[in-house]
Amino acid sequence: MIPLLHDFTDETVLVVGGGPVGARKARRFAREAAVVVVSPDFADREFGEVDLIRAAPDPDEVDGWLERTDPALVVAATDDEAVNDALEAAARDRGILINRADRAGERDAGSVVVPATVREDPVVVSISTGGTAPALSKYLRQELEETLAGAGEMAALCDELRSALKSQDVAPKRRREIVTDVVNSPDVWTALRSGDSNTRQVIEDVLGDELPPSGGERA
Ligand SMILES: C[C@@]1(CC(=O)O)C2=NC(=C\c3[nH]c(c(CCC(=O)O)c3CC(=O)O)Cc3[nH]c(c(CC(=O)O)c3CCC(=O)O)/C=C3\N/C(=C\2)[C@@H](CCC(=O)O)[C@]3(C)CC(=O)O)/[C@H]1CCC(=O)O
Ligand SMILES: NC(=O)c1ccc[n+]([C@@H]2O[C@H](COP(=O)([O-])OP(=O)(O)OC[C@H]3O[C@@H](n4cnc5c(N)ncnc54)[C@H](O)[C@@H]3O)[C@@H](O)[C@H]2O)c1
Repeated sequence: MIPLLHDFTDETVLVVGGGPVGARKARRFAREAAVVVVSPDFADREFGEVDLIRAAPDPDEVDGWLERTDPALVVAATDDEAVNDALEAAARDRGILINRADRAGERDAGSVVVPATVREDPVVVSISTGGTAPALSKYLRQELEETLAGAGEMAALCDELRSALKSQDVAPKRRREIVTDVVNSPDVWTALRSGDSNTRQVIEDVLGDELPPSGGERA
């Protein structure tokens, strides 16, 4: 399986099943999508800003929910295998992505896995164990949270630096060298992680007199 990124902005995600797993998936997608959770009961968990709908569709009723909510992704998170089977079949027929929380291993096209995710916006890292050990995915996610500290600020810094270098017509090869040096600089990481650094100041500290005067061309 190969990870891809999907933008759920302005999309709906339908989560069926309101247990702890449904709650976790709802929270995850609510950061970006409009989430509808359908379940006869809801666990005492945080679901995020979502629509909770009390209903327990039978297998022959699930297609109607897909038709009404028109989701980009369906999460089958009930403890009823027949309902999860029916959700998968209906999603496949409609060409909608399906995530089955009760299955690991090989998948048909359109059946997707939700990986553990570390966010340092705009940086995102996903972890999967091929379904063999979700608890390990969670453990590694927690470990990586520390490693990635400051990565979001580093991305913002590189973005600003690239724009500055481009606007001053620094040659592409030299731009690449400078940005690579910055990303590899322990001093820059330390400055970003200390939290009290100002991006402009970091760029100046790192580049010293490297940045050419405005409009200057460098080889
Ligand atoms: C990463 C994470 C993302 C998320 O869900 O948000 C996620 N599971 C998480 C936690 C977790 N899941 C389970 C435990 C108990 C300990 C254990 O069994 O290990 C814990 C730990 C806990 O709860 O503490 C049990 C479990 N999970 C699946 C089954 C079904 C099966 O195996 O058949 C069963 C057995 C149920 C049973 O026994 O009845 C299936 C899937 N779980 C996946 C993802 C996909 C594969 C990811 C991968 O490749 O690693 C996959 C295939 C489908 C999917 O859900 O997309 C999230 C961590 C979030 C975080 O970062 O905190
Ligand atoms: N992917 C994962 O990370 C993971 C982790 C643990 C368990 N699981 C699997 O996911 C399933 C859900 O886990 P859980 O701990 O939240 O289970 P749970 O039993 O606590 O919750 C299941 C929810 O589904 C609801 N439900 C039952 N029938 C329904 C229907 N017809 N329509 C809508 N909702 C219905 C129940 O009322 C309940 O709220 C489990 O059966 C297990 O197989 C997956």
